[in-house]
Amino acid sequence: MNRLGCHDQCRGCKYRDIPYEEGIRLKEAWVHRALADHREVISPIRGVGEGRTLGYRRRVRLKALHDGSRWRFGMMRRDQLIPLEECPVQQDRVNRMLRVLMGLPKGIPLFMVSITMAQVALVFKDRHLPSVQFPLEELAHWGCQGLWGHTNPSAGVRIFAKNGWHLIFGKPFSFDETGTAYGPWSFAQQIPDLHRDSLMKALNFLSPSQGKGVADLYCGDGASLALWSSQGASTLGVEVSGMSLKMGGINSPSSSLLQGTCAQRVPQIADFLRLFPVESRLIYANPPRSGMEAEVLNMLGEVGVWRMAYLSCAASTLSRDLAKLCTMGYRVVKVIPYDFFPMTDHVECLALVERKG
Ligand SMILES: C[S@@+](CC[C@H](N)C(=O)[O-])C[C@H]1O[C@@H](n2cnc3c(N)ncnc32)[C@H](O)[C@@H]1O
Repeated sequence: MNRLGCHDQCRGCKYRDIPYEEGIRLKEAWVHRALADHREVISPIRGVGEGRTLGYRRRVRLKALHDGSRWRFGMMRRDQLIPLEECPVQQDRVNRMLRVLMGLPKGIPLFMVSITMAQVALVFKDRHLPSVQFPLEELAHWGCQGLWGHTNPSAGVRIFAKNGWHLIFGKPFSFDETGTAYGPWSFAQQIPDLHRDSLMKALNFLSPSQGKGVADLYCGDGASLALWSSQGASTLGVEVSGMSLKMGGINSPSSSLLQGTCAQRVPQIADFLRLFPVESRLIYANPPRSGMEAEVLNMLGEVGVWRMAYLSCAASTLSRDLAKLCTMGYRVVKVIPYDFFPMTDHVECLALVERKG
């Protein structure tokens, strides 16, 4: 155990042993290296301050292994499970729920535990749910509002399959502090006020309103879609996960929603954008670490949009995508880095991009 009480072998928080501000300087230096071509428009990183670096993780996906006497939950490192049921970076109620689940019976095909705020999913590498007594009261006591069993015989790198969701107890979805509906599969940023700040920066830049069209790519549960729609803009959300899109329908009922990868949906995205004059075409994109798909970038070059807000979780793929956009008639107005994962070496960046001339 180290000074924070975390597992010595855990490498999740690379900057846990240095002062917060030093970690921030390292992150800034990385962003300046990765986005060297845009150095002059990079803002100072927006962080949380020294006092809020613990207890912030409200969404975890942890591997499950039985050690002979109880279940353990954590991350794999060189075939060894690093247990994280007491991780000080995770919210207390997340850790309390994990400790309750450690008492599940041995011998069940439990593969993974996913906790997203008040929604919990147990992933079983099997076709059927095991017939066991689940600790419903204890979980509810620590804030669980919905417990799911997800049966996925091929669970591996992909944790969730399309089918095999069984609600064991409680509500099928919950609402976060902003009133956004979410389920146990949902992507959710860990620090809501910083995420909100990034959305407001995107809102001010895009300035969506009636008569304008916003295509929200990789839209997840549609929290950002709801924001653009609330300004009167026409909105299209594109997302590969059908479960997330169900939430999108609740969170932003007036939006058009398309399931599939953004690359597969390029023709429909282009058709949507062409409904509006160029100066009313807007994009919000928040892709996974792999960045935006080449087909999507090519389409943005061909069709032409007025402004784009791109929230990225990987500065290296953001750099690649911005380089391509800059050869297609766009310029980068600003890059705002965000410390969405304090003490880790992760840093997210919001890039604000507009059409040249
Ligand atoms: C970083 S998350 C952002 C989600 C959402 N913007 C939010 O803030 O909650 C990326 C999302 O992209 C989805 N996704 C991954 N690959 C995709 C693809 N090729 N096309 C469309 N969506 C994809 C994931 O399911 C996930 O919901």
